Amino acid sequence: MITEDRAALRIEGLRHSAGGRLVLDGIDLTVEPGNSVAVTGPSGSGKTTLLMSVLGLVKPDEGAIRVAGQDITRMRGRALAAHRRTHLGVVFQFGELLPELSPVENVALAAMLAGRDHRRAFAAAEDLLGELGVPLEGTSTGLLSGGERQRTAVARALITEPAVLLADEPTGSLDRTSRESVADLLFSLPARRGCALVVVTHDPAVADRADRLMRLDMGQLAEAHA
Ligand SMILES: Nc1ncnc2c1ncn2[C@@H]1O[C@H](COP(=O)(O)OP(=O)(O)OP(=O)(O)O)[C@@H](O)[C@H]1O
Repeated sequence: MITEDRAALRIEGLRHSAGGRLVLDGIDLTVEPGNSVAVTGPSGSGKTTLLMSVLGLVKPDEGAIRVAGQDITRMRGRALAAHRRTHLGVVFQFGELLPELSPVENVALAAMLAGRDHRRAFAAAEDLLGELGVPLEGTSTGLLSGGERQRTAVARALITEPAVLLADEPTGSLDRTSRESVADLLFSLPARRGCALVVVTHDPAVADRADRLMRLDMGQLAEAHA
């Protein structure tokens, strides 16, 4: 009998070595649509490597990573890139936006790269940025505040309506007030948008907002209890 995988993300038996060391040593993680997980752990424990594996940018030695039901470890080249563009969104610590473009252009560009036509991409970008509280008028992204830039990065990650949203230290470059508001926004998204959210963070105040708190240490991912 074929049963459909309802999980947005399912990682099974993930092993990966880097620099002669087993960084990920049998990771299992399932995240359902509408749920969030925070991953903490010491510096160098492999948190970014885990996210890069889910993005298909690091090839694991062993294991399966199902994103929206399909094992990305078996995908290559264009098929992998297309699956990533369609089903995954990612927010990095410094936004990684194009500073000379406006916020609307940054977000619309992601939609156009995913195949949406110009008019629909710009309309959807304006709607989403309005909803996420980014000023739409006249400024280039490089002149926005840190919090507004991260909101723009969240919008860019969301514009394709991904099944899985990943964030790597999304509040790491922000002051306390912006950190709170960006964290509130991020953790509101699984309920509002039905995506699964995985956030890597060193900040306990951010991690505490997740449905599940996990700790990566010595290659193992386990439930962390406060
Ligand atoms: N391409 C690579 N070649 C060699 N070693 C690597 C490579 N990529 C990662 N590593 C090593 O793997 C380990 C995990 O790195 P990673 O960046 O995933 O940790 P992290 O938990 O995200 O750390 P931090 O919290 O400091 O960002 C580190 O020891 C790192 O040096």
